[in-house]
Amino acid sequence: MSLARMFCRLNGYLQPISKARAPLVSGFIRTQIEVRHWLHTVPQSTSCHWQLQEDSLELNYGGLVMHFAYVWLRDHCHSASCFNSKTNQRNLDTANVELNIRPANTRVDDENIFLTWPDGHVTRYNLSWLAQNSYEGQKQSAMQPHIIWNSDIYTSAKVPSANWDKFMSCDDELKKFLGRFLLYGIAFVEGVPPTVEATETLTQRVSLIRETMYGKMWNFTSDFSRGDTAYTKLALDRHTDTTYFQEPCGIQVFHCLRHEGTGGRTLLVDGFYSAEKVLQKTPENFELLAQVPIKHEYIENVSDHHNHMIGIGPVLNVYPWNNEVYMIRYNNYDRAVINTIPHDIVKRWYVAHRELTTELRKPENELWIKLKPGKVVFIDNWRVLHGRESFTGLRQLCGCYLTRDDFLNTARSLGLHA
Ligand SMILES: C[N+](C)(C)CCCC[C@H](N)C(=O)O
Ligand SMILES: O=C(O)CCC(=O)C(=O)O
Ligand SMILES: [Fe+2]
Repeated sequence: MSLARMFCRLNGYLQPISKARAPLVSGFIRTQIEVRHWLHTVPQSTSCHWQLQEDSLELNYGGLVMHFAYVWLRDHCHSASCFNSKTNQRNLDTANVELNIRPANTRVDDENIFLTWPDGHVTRYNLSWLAQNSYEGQKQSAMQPHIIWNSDIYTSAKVPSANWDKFMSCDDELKKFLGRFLLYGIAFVEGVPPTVEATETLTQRVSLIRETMYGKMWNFTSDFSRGDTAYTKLALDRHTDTTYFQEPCGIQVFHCLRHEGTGGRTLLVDGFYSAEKVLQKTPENFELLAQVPIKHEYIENVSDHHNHMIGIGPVLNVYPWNNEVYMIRYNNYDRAVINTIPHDIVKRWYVAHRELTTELRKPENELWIKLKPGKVVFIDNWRVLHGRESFTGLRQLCGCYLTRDDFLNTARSLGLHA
């Protein structure tokens, strides 16, 4: 069975990438545009043309051709009766909008287009607002600009660490730190007092701690106090954490408070870099990794800890309008039984998984660091995989998970694009 057919059956709306991701504005419309006479132009503006089509307004503004469905335009009216600008919430009841609504009248000035609806209600749309909020504009830009890296790229960028004192007292230092984290998916703070308390204080400047069954702040050694390999001295291959949650934790923080022994270095790999390589080399493998739902599971029965977690989602979570990966869910230890797809697709999925794994394992993609007391690393758990070398001796690692929404909220409140 083809993947396309399978997803048609499983999930009516889901089409294979090759079709779903093809621009909705195809050559067909482009040809139309070429032969069409633009009927209306904005006075004193050469860069704006518009035309009413059957179901949508076509707008050419600053060289970008955009289409806005009339029902969308009515729904996005920001007049005082339709939108509460104090709360930034919609007042309009969308369910009352006639689905085949068309404007009765259209007028433009230098900066706006005005539509009069059949009931006489007038909506004003600022042209740059339309451009900023169009599908065509969204398609061309990244939701989150990233610098994807391998070891050389990251090392040559010489990304500075933040300093504990400044980090705690100065918003500008925090902003720079968050900016680096958004770009690279990892960021460091140095000079942190080597205690759980200081690590907690530090993280609370960035976001809220996401409490899990491991606790709020954790501070662990290789005592197998919990039923997971993390609590041993064994090496751990690259992975993201909490793949067995429906929403894996957004950020992971590590602070090594103590290590008297050998080994134990931390491995970091940019998952987005490897995913991009797969997309470039074998798009059909990227598509499989983005579409096949995979289960991850955590089953623990050690002393008083009884937990059973299940999370389901593809390895690559991708925005369908621009193919941008926003979350990678990769943990071969915690991956559970695959029974969500038929056998022929299973085989193809393993091929795709192998290609991604091969990319992730290339030595040039590995960034190895030794965590030491005072040096805290923040890791984007939706992007950067971590692992560790086996070790000897007493090693104490503290840290926590942070909620992603609140981290992004902090970043936005400081004026960052997040
Ligand atoms: C970080 N901390 C030690 C608390 C938990 C480790 C969880 C490990 C688990 N296999 C996973 O990858 O999610
Ligand atoms: O011990 C380490 O360095 C990391 C272990 C790990 O992967 C984790 O705690 O999530
Ligand atoms: Fe981990």
